[in-house]
Amino acid sequence: MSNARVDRDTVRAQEITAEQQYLSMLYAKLDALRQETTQRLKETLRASGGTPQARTERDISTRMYTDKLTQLSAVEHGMCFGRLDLDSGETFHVGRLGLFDEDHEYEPLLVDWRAPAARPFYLATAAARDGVGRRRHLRTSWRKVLDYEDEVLDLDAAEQGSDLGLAGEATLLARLDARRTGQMQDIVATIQGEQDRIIRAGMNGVLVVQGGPGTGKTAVALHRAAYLLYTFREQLSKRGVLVVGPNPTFLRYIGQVLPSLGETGVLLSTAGGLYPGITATGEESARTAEIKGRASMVDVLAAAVRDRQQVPADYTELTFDHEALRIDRRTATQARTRARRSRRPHNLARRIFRNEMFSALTLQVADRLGRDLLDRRDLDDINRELRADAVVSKALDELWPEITPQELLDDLLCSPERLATATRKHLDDDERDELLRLPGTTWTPADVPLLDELAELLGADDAQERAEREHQQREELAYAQGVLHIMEQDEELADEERLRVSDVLDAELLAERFRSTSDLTAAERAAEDRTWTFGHVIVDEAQELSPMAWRVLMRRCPSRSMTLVGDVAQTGALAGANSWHDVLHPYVQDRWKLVELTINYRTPAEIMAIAADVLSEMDTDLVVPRSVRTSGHRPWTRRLPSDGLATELPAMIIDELHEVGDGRLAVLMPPELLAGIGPRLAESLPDAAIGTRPDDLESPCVLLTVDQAKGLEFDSVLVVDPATIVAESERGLNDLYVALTRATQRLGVVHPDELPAVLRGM
Ligand SMILES: Nc1ncnc2c1ncn2[C@@H]1O[C@H](COP(=O)(O)OP(=O)(O)OP(=O)(O)O)[C@@H](O)[C@H]1O
Repeated sequence: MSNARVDRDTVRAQEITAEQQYLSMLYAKLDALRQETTQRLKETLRASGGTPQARTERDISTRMYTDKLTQLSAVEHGMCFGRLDLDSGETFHVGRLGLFDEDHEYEPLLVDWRAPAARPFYLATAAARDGVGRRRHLRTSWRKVLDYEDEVLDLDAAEQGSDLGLAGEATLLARLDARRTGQMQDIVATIQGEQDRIIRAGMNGVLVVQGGPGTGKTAVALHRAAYLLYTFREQLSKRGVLVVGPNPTFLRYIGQVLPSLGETGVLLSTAGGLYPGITATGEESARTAEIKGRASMVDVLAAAVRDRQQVPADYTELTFDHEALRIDRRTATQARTRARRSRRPHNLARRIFRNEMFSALTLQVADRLGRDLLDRRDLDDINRELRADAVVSKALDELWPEITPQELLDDLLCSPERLATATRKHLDDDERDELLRLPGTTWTPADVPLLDELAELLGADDAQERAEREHQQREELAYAQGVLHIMEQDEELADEERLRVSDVLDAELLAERFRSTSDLTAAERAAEDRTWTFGHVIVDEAQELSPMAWRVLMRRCPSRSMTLVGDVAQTGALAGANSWHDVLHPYVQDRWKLVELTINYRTPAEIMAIAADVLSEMDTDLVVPRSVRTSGHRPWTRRLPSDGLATELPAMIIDELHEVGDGRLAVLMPPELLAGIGPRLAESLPDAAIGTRPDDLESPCVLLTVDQAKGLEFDSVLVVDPATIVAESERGLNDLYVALTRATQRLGVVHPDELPAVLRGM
């Protein structure tokens, strides 16, 4: 061995030892913090009794310490992953949380990756060093330092680097080459410059992140959530952050990323999961979902609501107090016009309709009795009796019923007549037939935006609930005033000169604080409240949402503080987006910002070359993202007759499983084929699962449709029957593009028919 080599090895060993000492010191600090927090939590939980205020304070402390402990456990793995050496001679370590030295004026021992000081770790390049001389990436396993990678940021070093300008290239490539587990991992140690700029972009306004497959859009979206919560915690902890994903399997796939970054207060949901009390697990054809997603459904639903505001053809006669009583068309029409003119939602305007009708019916009864003989009190009595009469009430209910969104939508979709009336101007007969269904059918994800829209159009007559809430608020205010009074008396005795409590806190504010100290987080409260508005909304696979789903999300975010990530070349849903402009113009006109991600971290160059042909076949200006690596595996094709798929695929799958070792394999196929051969395949292969449940992703082999695989990735992918995937939908090429780009290492295509022309290059 040469002397130079020996010297290098010695220096490396010394550096590792020094880093290990530092890391051990940090973990000792972490352990001490954990112990202290556990102790405080125990003390809080042990305390009992006391005033309502003391109890509230205890609840707050319990939550605070519990959150802190969760955060401290989440950072255990990979707590410190980098170091920056500045030109000034200063050195600091970067990690998943901030740690300080209380004994030395709170000197930072570890800088949180989200803090401004950590930014150069992600952004400094040889060309723009920002005072950084060297960046070090630490490779650790649990509490042990295994190795490190140094980048010396001078121009000579830059010339040797790759043309993609990657930071910490060796560490990054090691991460990207690792086997997949069925759960997404955070990327905090290797965030790249173009990603960092998006993660740390300001919070106001709508930011669209367009990027091809594997460019890290999902990763960026989740790290941005963590960054925003860190930077704008005060603002966001009250209203919460919503992250929307395309389906429950995807949510499960990304579910661990935020907790691993120490954030637990984010609501993860599908757009179909945003209506409390509704579980939308029903299935329907892509075309039915497309029709339900059209913007014109707003008018259809408004017409369906108007259809529930009837007047008699001529008159209805009923008996009241042994005499005939008439509800005639003219009176009912007048009452209906007044109610509609109020512009209130149906269930609230109903009260106006009824008031009008009861007044008219009161006069009818009074006329019969002789109106001249009656005074105001008599008329009030008649009005009251009419209101208490079940027959009269029922007759009015038939004209203008109180109705829930669920009842109205079920009635509408199950009745050819109602559907015909509401959709007359908007749908043709075929489209109407697509919507018809049997009563009580399980709700589908595309029904949810319709229910949400109806909830707005119908409103809830919550007068009683509101009165109760106001009563409770008055009590809280009175209590807070009492608290202030007592505190003030104490202060007056203590020190006349001091600033008084009431100078900085008034009773209403104090009452508000008591209210906001319910032991639920904003995310938990938001999940139960349809009308909750979020501080920030992040939408992943945003290209998939229908115009109706966008209305739901925009209602949840009136501030329009949003991050939308997606790829219009991957749109699979028929009601999904072709352009970001079309999606956003109705809400913010041109006031949105587009940023692009251009580097593909997932799909190796060999596979991207195939996918590029598919992309260029689509009518799009989008460019193929550049892969950061090659895998050394050539994608392959194999022809199998249709009737041989069920019998021959198992052997192929077993071979492929052998290749991926402890990694993950996905077999992607058209929905009908999956329904046909999926169960037999799963039965004959103990390692395979049909991806119906979210945790099926963790099995070594999972059988999925392309739609289900959206946003996911696997070490190896077999695409079965690409011709049907292309032919099956107007967006068939997009689906094929998605299918081909799911693999991190290996790709095989199995085709019963001729290969589609776009794949002939394989
Ligand atoms: N800076 C990075 N460091 C390490 N891994 C990264 C980085 N950026 C992205 N990745 C990895 O690349 C893979 C693809 O990322 P991600 O799923 O976020 O891409 P995407 O743009 O959402 O893809 P798609 O559009 O296909 O859903 C993931 O495994 C992710 O962890």
